[in-house]
Amino acid sequence: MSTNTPASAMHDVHRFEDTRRIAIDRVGIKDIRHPLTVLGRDGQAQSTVATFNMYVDLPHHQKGTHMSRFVEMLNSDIVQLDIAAFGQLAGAMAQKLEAEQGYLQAEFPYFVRKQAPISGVPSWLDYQVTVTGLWCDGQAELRLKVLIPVTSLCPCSKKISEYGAHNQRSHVTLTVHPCAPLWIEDLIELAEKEASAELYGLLKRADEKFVTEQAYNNPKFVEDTVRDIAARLDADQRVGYYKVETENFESIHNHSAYAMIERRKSA
Ligand SMILES: Nc1nc2c(ncn2[C@@H]2O[C@H](COP(=O)(O)OP(=O)(O)OP(=O)(O)O)[C@@H](O)[C@H]2O)c(=O)[nH]1
Repeated sequence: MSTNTPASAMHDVHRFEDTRRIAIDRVGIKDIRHPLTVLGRDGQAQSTVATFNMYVDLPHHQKGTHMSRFVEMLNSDIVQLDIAAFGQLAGAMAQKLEAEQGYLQAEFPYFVRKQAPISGVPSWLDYQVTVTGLWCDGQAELRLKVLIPVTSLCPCSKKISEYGAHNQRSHVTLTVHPCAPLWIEDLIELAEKEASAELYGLLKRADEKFVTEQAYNNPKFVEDTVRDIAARLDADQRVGYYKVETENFESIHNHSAYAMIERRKSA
C-alpha cells in the first residue's frame, strides 16, 4: 500500500466484529500529559500540566475503540479546566467514542500564593489535585480530590515529655463529590484550619517561631484531624459525599499513622 493511501481505502480494524462475547469495562488512553489552564478562586488563571486518563466502555461485539478520538478531544475541547462541567465532559467523551460510559480524569499540581504568618513574605505552595468526571446511564458524576500537606504534632508526645513533642509533615487527602460549586482553595483552607499548623514555601525566622509554637499549641492525632475535618464537611451543604484521609509520616517511626472517614450524606 502506498504511503498516501486515503483513510477510506484502509481497513478499520477497530470496527471489526469480535466474537468472544466479552464486553470491556474501560478502554482508552492512560497517562497522557497535556497543558491545562486552571481558574483560581481569586479569578486568576494559572497554567499547569495535567496527566489525563480517558476511558470508555466497549460492547462485546466491537473489536476496538477509536483511540485517536481521545487525543482529538484533548486537543480541541480541553484547554481551561471547568471543574463543575467535568462530569458532562465525560459524557461528551462517551458520545464522541460512541460509548455508553465515560471516565475522564485529570491530575495536576495546583499552586496557591500564600503569605507567611508574621513577616507576610509571599511564596507559592503546590497541592496535588485530581478531578474525575464519570458518565454512566446518562448521569454525570464529579469527584474532586486534593492532597494538602500540613504539619502535625503528637498530643501524647507533648503530654508525656518534659520538653518537646514529635512532629512531622502529614498528608491530608480530601475526596469530595460536590453538589454545588466548590473551589480547590475551599478544600485546602478547610483542611489547613484543622491541622496543627499549615505549610508555607517561604518562612523567615519570626514565621518559623510562630508555626512551631502554633503546632505545639494545637496537637493532633490522625484521629483528631480526620474527625475535625469530617465535622466541617458534614456541615458543608456543597459536599454530597466525602472521604478524608490523614497520613502522618511519623518522625519517631519508619512507618506512618493513618486514619480515614468516608461518608455519603443522605439527600
Ligand atoms: N483500539 C486500539 N487502538 C490502538 C491500540 N494501540 C494503538 N492503537 C491505535 O489507534 C489508532 C487508530 O485510532 P482510530 O481512532 O481507530 O483512528 P481512525 O479510524 O482513523 O479514526 P476514527 O475514524 O475517528 O475512528 C491507530 O494508530 C491504532 O493503531 C489498541 O490497543 N487499541
